[in-house]
Amino acid sequence: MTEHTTPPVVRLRELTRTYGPADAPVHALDGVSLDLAEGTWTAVMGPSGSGKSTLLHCAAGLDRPTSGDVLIGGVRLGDLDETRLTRLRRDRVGFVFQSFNLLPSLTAEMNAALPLLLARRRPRRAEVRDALAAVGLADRATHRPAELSGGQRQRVAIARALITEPQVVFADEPTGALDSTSGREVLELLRALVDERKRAVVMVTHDPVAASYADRVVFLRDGRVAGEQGQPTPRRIAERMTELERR
Ligand SMILES: Nc1ncnc2c1ncn2[C@@H]1O[C@H](COP(=O)(O)OP(=O)(O)OP(=O)(O)O)[C@@H](O)[C@H]1O
Repeated sequence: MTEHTTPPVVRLRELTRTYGPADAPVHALDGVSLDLAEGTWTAVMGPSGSGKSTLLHCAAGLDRPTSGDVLIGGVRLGDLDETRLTRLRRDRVGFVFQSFNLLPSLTAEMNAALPLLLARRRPRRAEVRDALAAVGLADRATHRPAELSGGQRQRVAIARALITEPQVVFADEPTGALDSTSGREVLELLRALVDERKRAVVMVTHDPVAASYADRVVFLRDGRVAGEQGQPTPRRIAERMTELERR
């Protein structure tokens, strides 16, 4: 019997990212290889300065690695000029940030539609309303961010990340600014996105409870992969983090 495996949505091959002068380099990433498949959620954890943000930024095409390859949907980002890279990010990648990054003067539906406007696509009203309904905010379409709770703002940000139907969503501490109830709602939304819509999610977090919603946790230390856990639990994650921080 032939086994059908879909190619990974994101492939990282021997990524390095070095900052600073040649005589005093900082190796933020030092040879990271990872495959991220559709319908899977990967949490990235590690001590402060271990390279998590650098990894996320390189994987999402927001920063260029010093060496190594990033492939998204089989396309090698290093082969793209800035215009093509911007287009690929716009069409295939969604972003969710700790600080929501909504535009305060725009309503929830305008914020959610923004990636389509930037792509010079006229958003259909039904498409935007569906995106807001999918995050439980159908009745908040005309509210501005100041009129929404933190959890609701983050859900608008998730609707915005999904409006272009990206293959992969990169989330940087998506629950970092939320109370635990709103945080749980956001995590449950991301879980549904992975299970029901088969998106790939990559999430940087410091929170073992948030990471336990993922299918696996990849640990970084000093810019290298320092192991991973499948079917993670908050307790096992916290134990591993304590080990990594102790050394
Ligand atoms: N623009 C930069 N210039 C110089 N050094 C940098 C730059 N960005 C990151 N670094 C260094 O690279 C290393 C990795 O940083 P990174 O922000 O990826 O870590 P992190 O794991 O996300 O940390 P934290 O958990 O504290 O956010 C750190 O030593 C950091 O000081």
